[in-house]
Amino acid sequence: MSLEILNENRCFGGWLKQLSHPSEKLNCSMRFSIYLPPNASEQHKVPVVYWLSGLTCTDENFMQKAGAQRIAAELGIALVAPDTSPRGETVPDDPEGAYDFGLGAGFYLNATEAPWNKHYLMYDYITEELPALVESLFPVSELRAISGHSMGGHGAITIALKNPERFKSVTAFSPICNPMSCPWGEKALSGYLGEDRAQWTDYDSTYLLSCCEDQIPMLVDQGSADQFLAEQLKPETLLSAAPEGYPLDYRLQEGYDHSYYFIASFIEDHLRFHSKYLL
Ligand SMILES: N[C@@H](CCC(=O)N[C@@H](CSC=O)C(=O)NCC(=O)O)C(=O)O
Repeated sequence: MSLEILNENRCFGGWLKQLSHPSEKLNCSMRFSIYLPPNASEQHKVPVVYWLSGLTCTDENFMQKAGAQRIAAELGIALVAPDTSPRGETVPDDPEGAYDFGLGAGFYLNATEAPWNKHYLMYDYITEELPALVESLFPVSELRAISGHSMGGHGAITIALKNPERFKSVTAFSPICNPMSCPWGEKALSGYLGEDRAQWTDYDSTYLLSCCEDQIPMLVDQGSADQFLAEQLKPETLLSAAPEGYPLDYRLQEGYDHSYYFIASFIEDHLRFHSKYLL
């Protein structure tokens, strides 16, 4: 296992690169994609938005479907998209091969239950190992923001709320807001963390927001025609948990569904939102 550049493409004057690297935290080889805007150089390190994708995704979905590079190039912001779980022959998967647990469904937490706890430490990977690697390899500064979709929206909000010193702002599309009380979340949290629900609160955006001490600027977009809205996403729980005066801008977007067409429609707003706190 060694660091390898898998792909490099010129894009809006900057560069889109896909890399694989050995991950100490995850105990396997991992891939991530990075977009570097045209103004990134050793003399000018640029701020960065980390993007966390949803169930079934890899590092590629966002870079190929969201159409974020043009505005990132204009703003001078790097984009980093990691994979959604550890990968490889030795990494355990859902026993039935379901899409909502195991490979492609790491839920951005640190698993405590065997056999998951050998590889599924995505929280540590996203908060520590990946930023350190990115900042050592590329002209990217320590000014970071975080964003994500669905399972990745859950990841972005929980990580931001727990690490306000590491991330300046957070945005999410269709986040899983209360994983402690929805089918996707209950399956993932019981599988990775065990049946003691007290351990689950550490990865529940609604719970974390209800008792947070710091304020981190937050933008959430949700489509009204999202097929997962009522059963899995439950944005009303997040809204009711927000302390009085919390800087949360929630927008219900009429007629939009759960797809990347929705993300592509509003990603510019999200990057401009982050730019207010990064630039
Ligand atoms: N296969 C499943 C749902 C899979 C799905 O919709 N994945 C979303 C994220 S859902 C929450 O984390 C996604 O982003 N898919 C990749 C894409 O490029 O669209 C089903 O059919 O129900």
